[in-house]
Amino acid sequence: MRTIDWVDGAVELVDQTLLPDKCLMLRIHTVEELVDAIRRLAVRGAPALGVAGALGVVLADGDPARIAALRAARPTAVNLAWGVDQAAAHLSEGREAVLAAALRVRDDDIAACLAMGERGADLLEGDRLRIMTVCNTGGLAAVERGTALGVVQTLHERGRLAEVLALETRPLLQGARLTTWELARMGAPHRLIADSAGPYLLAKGEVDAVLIGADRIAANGDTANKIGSYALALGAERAGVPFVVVAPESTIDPGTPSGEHIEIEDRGADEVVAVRGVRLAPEGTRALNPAFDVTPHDLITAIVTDQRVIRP
Ligand SMILES: CSC[C@@H](O)[C@@H](O)C(=O)COP(=O)(O)O
Repeated sequence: MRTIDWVDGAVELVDQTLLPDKCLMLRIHTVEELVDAIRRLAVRGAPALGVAGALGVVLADGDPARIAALRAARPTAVNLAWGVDQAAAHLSEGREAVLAAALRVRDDDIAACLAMGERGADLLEGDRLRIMTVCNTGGLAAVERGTALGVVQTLHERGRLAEVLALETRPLLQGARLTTWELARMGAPHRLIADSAGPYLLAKGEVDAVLIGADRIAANGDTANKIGSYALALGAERAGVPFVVVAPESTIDPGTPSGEHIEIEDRGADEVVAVRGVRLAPEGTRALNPAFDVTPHDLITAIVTDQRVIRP
């Protein structure tokens, strides 16, 4: 199954807001519909956003306002703007050239995730690995296979995976809803943990490596990823556990010198005071909702891309 693709003149994508209860495809014909799908996380995860951005330019029919709106639909994952730019660079050559460029972004993502899976699995030492991860970095965050969860998949295929401890990933529960769904489909052993249990389980020696994805990697290696990543990096450093970022080269942003320059999306109070429409906090409670945090490069053991291993 492909999470996102171009099918019969429209963008088709898995509506991730419905998972794990239903796995339904959305057909998207306009940039406005695509921007809405991106904002409400029907499509999400940096590599998938890159493909969405590229395919969205085909739907934009060269309209600069639509292309700008698409490019800005979410600010933190650089892949969205990168994907838009890859396709938009061919606007002067006509629609077929834009479509061909967008399909290259899709195909390159499929190849990149395979390469990251192999390289990441080669890098890790040990036969029966216990992996901790946050958010969802699987096929749902890309096209076919994922980044950090792509490494997990390769480890599992090689018979080297003991277990995955998946953080639930409040507020939107990408770990609880999506990562568990993907791991179950893979047949990979896993247990779900509350986000706050992560550093404790690292300290107890229950984890051999932490694998995370990335939304933007600054030139100095500082890495923005789902909120909760930084706490795991601190816990991993203290416990002496490798902390590995897995991301395609397109997630590296040479135009951003360091983490403090990365714009962190705040998604508003509603997602924090309620879970899937059920209010938890008293009416009127104010909340902060940073969707990402930044892990400084000195807490990162290695960054595995589709082309190399970087040791920041
Ligand atoms: C391979 S996905 C890498 C990141 O995009 C992922 O870890 C993440 O933080 C996704 O956040 P989301 O808000 O669900 O788009």
